[in-house]
Amino acid sequence: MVNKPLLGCIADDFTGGTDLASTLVASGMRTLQVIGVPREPVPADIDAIVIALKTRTQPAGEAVADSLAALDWLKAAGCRQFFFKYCSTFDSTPEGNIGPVADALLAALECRFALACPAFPANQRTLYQGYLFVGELLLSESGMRHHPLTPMTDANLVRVLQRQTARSVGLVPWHTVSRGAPAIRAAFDQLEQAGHGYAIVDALDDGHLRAIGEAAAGHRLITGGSGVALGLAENFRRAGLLGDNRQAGALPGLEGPSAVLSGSCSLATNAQVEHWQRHRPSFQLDPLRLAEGRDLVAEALAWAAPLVAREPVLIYGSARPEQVRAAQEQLGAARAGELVEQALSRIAVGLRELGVSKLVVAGGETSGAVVKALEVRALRIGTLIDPGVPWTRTLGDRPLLLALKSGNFGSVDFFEKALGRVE
Ligand SMILES: Nc1ncnc2c1ncn2[C@@H]1O[C@H](COP(=O)(O)OP(=O)(O)O)[C@@H](O)[C@H]1O
Ligand SMILES: O=C(O)[C@@H](O)C(=O)COP(=O)(O)O
Repeated sequence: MVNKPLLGCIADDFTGGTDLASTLVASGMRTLQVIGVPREPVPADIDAIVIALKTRTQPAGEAVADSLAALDWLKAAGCRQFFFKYCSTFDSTPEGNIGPVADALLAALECRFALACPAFPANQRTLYQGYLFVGELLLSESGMRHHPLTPMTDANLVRVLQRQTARSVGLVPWHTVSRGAPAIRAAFDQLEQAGHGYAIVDALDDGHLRAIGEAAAGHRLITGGSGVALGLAENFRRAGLLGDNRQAGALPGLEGPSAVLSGSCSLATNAQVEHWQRHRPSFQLDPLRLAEGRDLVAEALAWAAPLVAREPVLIYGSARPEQVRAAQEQLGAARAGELVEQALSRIAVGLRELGVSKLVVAGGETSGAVVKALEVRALRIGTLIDPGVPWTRTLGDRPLLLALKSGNFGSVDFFEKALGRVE
């Protein structure tokens, strides 16, 4: 086996990183997730590296610069293929950042074409005729239309991506995808020859995603959700580059109390918060009160201190769309979001001082902020709690078990289920 990693991945947020890493682990690739471009040497004998960035909602120029720095590192590490991971709900604004980052990666790799497929059927994201569905709803009719930072109001991804790039965007529709890898490969070639820079690719089930992955074996850059990574390990195996070393994914446990921090305002997370509140203690952070200068961080920690030794606690900013709107009207979306992220980050640090060693964090931006505040540099990936969300264990001193949950993922009892697996 080679010592250089085969696949180099750049994730635009941290929950997205663990989602992708868990897919690669399950398909037999030894995968390390690092937070930002690594500053120290990474362990040898890694098949895939996921560099998790926080570029989804940065200004586009900064997102491009950070992604190119990650690409440079991955190229220098010897990776053969590169993966730009974005959200299965294509979270972005009209300015980006999916288009600008993908454009920059293509240019840096001297390529003219990449596929774009966020489908994740296990989490009910499917693509049909270029339209993204969340369950039975179009993306634009799903809870994503109310996202605090990246509201998605158009389900046609050819249109959405076209607004973000000067390269032309084509479509590989379902009837081609269902004919398997050779037909998909031929469609990619035709689109590239016709001058298209991207192909949105339909996918309704994991079989489609595996076929798309197989068709992309020769692509230098793949862009998409974690679903389209399902078939990539098999390409490396076919080429004799990867063994069949399926990882158990079991992580050594940790003693100590646990807690949940939630900054996601998605439908799924709001339901999980309500479920928790039926039987367990919780503390709410209101961005309007944070903006008035009230020290809710100290209040939350003072509230949690006597409790955590006995039972897990939830501290949350999560709110319904009307409350989020009220806060955003007064503070602006970015400031409201930042206030909650900063408060939850400081609370995470405070909880660790209280001995908490197991943390569930809900929300991609929120996870990014928390993981940065905890100065986590790398994560080992463990077993799945629900599709797209594994337990992870931080590397380095003072290890923590972290479950970074995408806002939209997980069953209604996710928080209890996650903690039940490590207690
Ligand atoms: N009550 C609130 N009002 C306004 N914004 C909020 C509130 N609670 C949380 N937020 C912000 O909403 C954003 C949610 O994004 P994120 O953490 O990525 O969740 P998701 O995974 O659901 O996208 C964060 O920036 C968070 O700080
Ligand atoms: O692809 C996905 O849906 C997730 O992996 C993801 O990117 C999560 O983002 P958030 O919803 O912001 O947590």
